[in-house]
Amino acid sequence: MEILKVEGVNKAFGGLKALHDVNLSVEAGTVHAIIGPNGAGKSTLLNCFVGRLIPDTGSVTFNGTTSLIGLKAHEINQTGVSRVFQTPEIFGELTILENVMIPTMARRDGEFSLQFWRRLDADAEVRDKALHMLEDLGLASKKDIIAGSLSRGDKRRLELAMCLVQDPKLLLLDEPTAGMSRADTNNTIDLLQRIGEERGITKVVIEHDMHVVFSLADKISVLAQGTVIAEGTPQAIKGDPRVQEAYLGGAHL
Ligand SMILES: Nc1ncnc2c1ncn2[C@@H]1O[C@H](COP(=O)(O)OP(=O)(O)OP(=O)(O)O)[C@@H](O)[C@H]1O
Repeated sequence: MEILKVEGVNKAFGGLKALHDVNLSVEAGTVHAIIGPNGAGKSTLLNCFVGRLIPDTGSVTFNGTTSLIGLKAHEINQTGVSRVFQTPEIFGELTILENVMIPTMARRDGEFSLQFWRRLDADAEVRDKALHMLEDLGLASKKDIIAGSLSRGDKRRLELAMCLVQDPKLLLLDEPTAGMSRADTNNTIDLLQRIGEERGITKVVIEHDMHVVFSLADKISVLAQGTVIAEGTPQAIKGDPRVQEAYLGGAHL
């Protein structure tokens, strides 16, 4: 079954066509990677899935019937689509636990409002769920640390916890291992594989690191200059001459 369907999406910034007639079909339960050279339109496309950008034309449909076009970011989130950003979007002044309690409460109550903040600490149900998530991601021992002081790898892990606690059906990951050491990258690959298996979450991953892409992806779509130039299994993509050409005019993947 298709969980995300993108049809005929176009997006221009002034005279620059960032996306040109993009079609994409993401099967439920799979990892679908979107790769392509710098400036290919990957982030623009992801932004069209989460309400940050509205395509000029075309449709983005979630779970068969829900159009994501025109919905606000929090409404898209409520339908079950979560996004982990390239630069972690966390509350740097708050503890790890507080950071995870906020989306936990937002998920339960609809939209998080700061007026609920005062009773957040006393909310045992929210606290327990957030703690459980931190345990699952190996962050429980750091729960009282101020998030702004975490390492880059832990910040990304925290942001992942903040997404997962909302029980998404579709998780969008924008370069989940950018700036990580090889060891942290491999830990993240393991973690994402485990999450996929245990929770059955479909994932769309934008990634430059081909080790990550080929470790995780079931299917790959290659964007170049705003157009999908190739699509298929990692094996098929690896040997596709159009893809080799798009990357630095013929470098080998
Ligand atoms: N808000 C914007 N205003 C104007 N141009 C933009 C805007 N956002 C993106 N672009 C342009 O659209 C094109 C696609 O950019 P996008 O960030 O989607 O590429 P990308 O594939 O994600 O690149 P990278 O791998 O470097 O992150 C680029 O030429 C970029 O300069």
